Amino acid sequence: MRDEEEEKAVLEQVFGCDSESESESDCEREWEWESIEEVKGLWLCPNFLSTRRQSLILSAIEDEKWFPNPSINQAMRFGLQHLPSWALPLAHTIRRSAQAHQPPPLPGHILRREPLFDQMIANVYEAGEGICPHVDLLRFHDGIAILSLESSCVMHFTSDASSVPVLLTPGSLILMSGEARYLWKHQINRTTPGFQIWKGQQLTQSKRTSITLRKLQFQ
Ligand SMILES: O=C(O)CCC(=O)C(=O)O
Ligand SMILES: [Fe+2]
Repeated sequence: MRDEEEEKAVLEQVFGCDSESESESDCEREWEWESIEEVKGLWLCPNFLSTRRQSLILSAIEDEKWFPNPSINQAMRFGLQHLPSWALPLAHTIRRSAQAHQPPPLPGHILRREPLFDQMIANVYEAGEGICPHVDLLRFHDGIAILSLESSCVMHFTSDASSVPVLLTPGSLILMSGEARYLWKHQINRTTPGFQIWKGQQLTQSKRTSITLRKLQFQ
């Protein structure tokens, strides 16, 4: 089978996406990639996953009981063989979507690497919870993807005196490489007033789940 056919077969198997209605199809989706101009190397795709595929991932996480009680809010998987079944089709979709866009939202050498990702973190945030400003550890390669599920939030990218807000809606994906990955910090502040405002409107906070995909340096 050609790569593309093989990928479609995998997607159909995992997500049953052959019989989707046209507008919601994940197999042939019109992805809208936006470059965040102020932060070089940062791209946002607000309509990356259909609501159906978002639900499938959330149900799979629930079925596998990754978060059995409120004190557990993070699940990590290292190595291709330990990733959940939906992570590979998700990574394939990221690659295909990025390759289909000009200019590509990740540099060519990253988009061509195998595997694209072999490490995953799922984070669950209740209302008011976020993540402190940080640069992801250097043990991970360049080229990081974050998928947002459930509640929307504003993520801020900060560097010296600059702070750039990015709205992460459910089903959106961001890709970070180069300066965005190494020079800018990213954070989600859902406690300090003023941080969760988008276009003058205060965002309603509820539970949010995110999936971060990265590639280990030494594997
Ligand atoms: O939850 C998010 O959107 C961000 C997660 C993150 O920055 C990380 O896992 O390093
Ligand atoms: Fe991070």
